[in-house]
Amino acid sequence: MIKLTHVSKKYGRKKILHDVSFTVHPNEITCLVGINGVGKTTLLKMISNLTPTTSGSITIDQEPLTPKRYEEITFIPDTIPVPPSMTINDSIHFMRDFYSNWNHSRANDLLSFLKLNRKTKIGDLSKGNSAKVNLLLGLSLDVRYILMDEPFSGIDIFSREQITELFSSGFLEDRGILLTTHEIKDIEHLIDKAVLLDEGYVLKEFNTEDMRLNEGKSIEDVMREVYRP
Ligand SMILES: Nc1ncnc2c1ncn2[C@@H]1O[C@H](COP(=O)(O)OP(=O)(O)OP(=O)(O)O)[C@@H](O)[C@H]1O
Repeated sequence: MIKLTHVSKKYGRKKILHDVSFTVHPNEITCLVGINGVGKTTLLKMISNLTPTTSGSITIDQEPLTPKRYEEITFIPDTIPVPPSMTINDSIHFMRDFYSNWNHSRANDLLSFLKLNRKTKIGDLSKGNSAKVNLLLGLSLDVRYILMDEPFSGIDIFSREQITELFSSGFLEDRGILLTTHEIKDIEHLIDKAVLLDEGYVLKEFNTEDMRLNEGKSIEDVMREVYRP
């Protein structure tokens, strides 16, 4: 389990996150919800050690996040971190050479599942296919936790459907997923836990199934209640 306890973040003098606490469990999909600029990406970056925490603690299985333990987490950003001149095949081989926890057979399975052509140059990919390659590269690492920043951002309905299918496939099995999305409707049925943020604070954290069963509310229903004045 990844646990954030009283985490705060400042950029310079500007305080972005205040006293944020929540947990991310293995075998669950946790979704960070909030309007633009609320600090969702910053939270993912802090968990992946891409930006320092100002105060508070982040632990994995009750232990501090040391460089060794960071190998259990991967961060999939909302843009593809591969040079445009590379082909998909080049990027796969680059990752294979660079990461000892690269799972090459999973990468090949994902390539087929996502119907990608390994000869396509990264620079020639559509936005939807670019998002799929990004997911392929992240999901082919044998890590326990995967952080995804806006995996559905700006992509067409067919790519969204394919990525949604990926979420309910075996490729995510046994992993803990923390993602941010503005497209809640597409994956509402797959989300186990929602964490609602506003102005740098956690407004509400809830198990989506309990919410449906006990109060008959979807994530969107709760969002309307919480965010509407
Ligand atoms: N490196 C940085 N230096 C200074 N301010 C930053 C930096 N990165 C982000 N910010 C600011 O921190 C705030 C939170 O940004 P962040 O990208 O985490 O929000 P977000 O919730 O992910 O937004 P979006 O939904 O648009 O992706 C914003 O006001 C942003 O301008």
